[in-house]
Amino acid sequence: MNALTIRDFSVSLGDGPVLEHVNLHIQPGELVGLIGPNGAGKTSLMRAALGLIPATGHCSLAGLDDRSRARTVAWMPQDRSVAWPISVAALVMLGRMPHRMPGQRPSAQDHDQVAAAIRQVGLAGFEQRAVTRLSAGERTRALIARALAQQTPLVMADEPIAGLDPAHQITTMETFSGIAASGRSVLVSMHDLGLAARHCTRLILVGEGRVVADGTPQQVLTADHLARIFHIEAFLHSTDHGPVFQSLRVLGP
Ligand SMILES: Nc1ncnc2c1ncn2[C@@H]1O[C@H](COP(=O)(O)OP(=O)(O)OP(=O)(O)O)[C@@H](O)[C@H]1O
Repeated sequence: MNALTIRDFSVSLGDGPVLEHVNLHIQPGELVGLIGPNGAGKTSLMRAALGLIPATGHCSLAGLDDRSRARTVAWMPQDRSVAWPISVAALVMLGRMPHRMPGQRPSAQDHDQVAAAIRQVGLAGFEQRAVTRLSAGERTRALIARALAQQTPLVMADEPIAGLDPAHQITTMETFSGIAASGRSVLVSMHDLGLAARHCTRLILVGEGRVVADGTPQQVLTADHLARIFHIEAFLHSTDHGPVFQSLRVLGP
């Protein structure tokens, strides 16, 4: 069974359509990168799939009640703001809520999952620090930990590595690879096409109001797509260290 199935899905915001007739399938074990220029509709597609904004067409998450959906998909939004000065541990524990009955106290397993998620994002020692007193990158990692602690079959993350330092960008992508290797699935939007090419099993390119390409990084990051959709010329080469990608220049009109 697919982790996510979207068929003939269209999203409109404001005056007109953002994306039309999107078909998208994510299978267990896949780490899928959602790429496209600013404003292409990556966030809108994920938010619509989660039922946070309206859409027409079919999405496999649509029929789920709130609790079932929270046990099926963990969502890390692009907006990193946290309104209250709750501790890192309390924030990450929110990811365990779908696994408890209302009013039930966290179990030893919940505490173990929270501690493991905090370790995984490199925030051990920060457990009691208020989230509002973290750096932006640390807060991002705390929010990634909340999604990890949710232990769902599907993780959807909107630009999770934006603002992270190089080491944490790599370890975050490796964490997502590990989730996929364990038979779960990850859909992650990102602008770093080099890390997308290195870590994602599949890329989905959105632009021109639709899905332009869906396939391996080599199939999607073609010179034609890079020129037509991103307006760049870039270098993509297979090496002993995996694919290496570098944007070279902006192409004129
Ligand atoms: N609330 C809104 N009302 C009207 N239009 C919106 C709204 N939110 C986003 N849009 C528009 O929808 C389009 C898609 O936006 P979206 O945020 O999905 O793009 P994105 O691919 O995630 O971009 P980015 O890479 O900049 O995060 C853009 O043209 C944007 O201006």
